[in-house]
Amino acid sequence: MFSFDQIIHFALLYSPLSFEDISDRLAEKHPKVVFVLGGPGSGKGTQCEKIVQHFGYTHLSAGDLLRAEKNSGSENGIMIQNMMNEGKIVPSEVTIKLLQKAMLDSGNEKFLIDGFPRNEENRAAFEALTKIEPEFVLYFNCPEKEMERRILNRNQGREDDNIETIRKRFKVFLESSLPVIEYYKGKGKVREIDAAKPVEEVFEEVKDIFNPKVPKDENVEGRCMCCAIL
Ligand SMILES: Nc1ncnc2c1ncn2[C@@H]1O[C@H](COP(=O)(O)OP(=O)(O)O)[C@@H](O)[C@H]1O
Ligand SMILES: Nc1ccn([C@@H]2O[C@H](COP(=O)(O)OP(=O)(O)O)[C@@H](O)[C@H]2O)c(=O)n1
Ligand SMILES: [Mg+2]
Repeated sequence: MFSFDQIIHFALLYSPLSFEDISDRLAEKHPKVVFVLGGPGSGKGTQCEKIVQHFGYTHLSAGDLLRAEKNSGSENGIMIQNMMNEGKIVPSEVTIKLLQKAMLDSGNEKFLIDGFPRNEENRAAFEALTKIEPEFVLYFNCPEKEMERRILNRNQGREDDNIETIRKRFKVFLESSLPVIEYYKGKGKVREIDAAKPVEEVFEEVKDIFNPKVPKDENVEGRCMCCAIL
C-alpha cells in the first residue's frame, strides 16, 4: 500500500497543515542539512549531483522547486515567475514550505539544500520555522566573468539565463547572499571551495570536505603497538 512518507505527502498536499505541524513532523526525522551556496553559475547543481552519487544525500534545489511550483499552475505561479524573471528572491514562506514538503517526501534524512538561504530573510525564517541548524555551508567561490560564461552556455532553456537578468542576479548575490555567507563564516561553518577550476578538480576538494582524510600522525595503523597505545 502506501509508505509512511507517501501518506505524509498526501496529508501535506490536501490538508491545510500549519508550519508548526510540518516542522514538528520534520523535526522527528532529525534531518542533517548542508547548505550549498555560491553565485549563479558557480556550479552548485553540478557538484550536488556528484555529492548525491558518492555520499547518499538528497539534493533539493530551491530554484528547481520554485520552477516546478510555477509550472504546476499553483496560485503562486505568476508571482514566482515575475520574481525569477527579475532575479529577485521569492518570499521565504513559499520556498521554505516547498523545501519542507520535499524533505518529508524524500524518505532520507541527509539533505543538500542548494541555493538557499539566499538572503537574510531566508536564513532567519528557516531557522525560526524549522529549528534546523546546518552542519556546514559549502560555498562555491567563482569569478563573475566565469559564472557569466557558464550561464550563457548552460542551454537549459531557463527564461532567467539572459544577460539582463544575469546581471540582476549577480547584484542580488553580492548585496543579499554574500552577507549570509559572512554570517556563517562568523560561526565557523563555511567550507569555501575554488569553483573556477574544472568540474572534476572542484569535486576533489568537495570530496575532502565530506570525507575528511585522517591526518598521518593520527593514523594508528603503521605505528608500533607501544606508540599506538601511548
Ligand atoms: N567547474 C566547472 N567548469 C566549467 N563548467 C562548469 C563547471 N561547473 C558547472 N559547469 C557548467 O556551468 C553551468 C552552470 O552550472 P550549474 O551547476 O547549473 O550552476 P549553478 O547551479 O550554481 O547555477 C552548467 O552548464 C554546468 O555544466
Ligand atoms: N532561495 C531562493 C532560491 C532561488 N530563488 C529564485 O530562483 C532563481 C533561480 O535560482 P537557482 O538557484 O535555480 O539559480 P542558479 O544559482 O542555479 O543559477 C533565483 O534567481 C530567484 O529568483 C529564490 O527566490 N529563492
Ligand atoms: Mg542551480
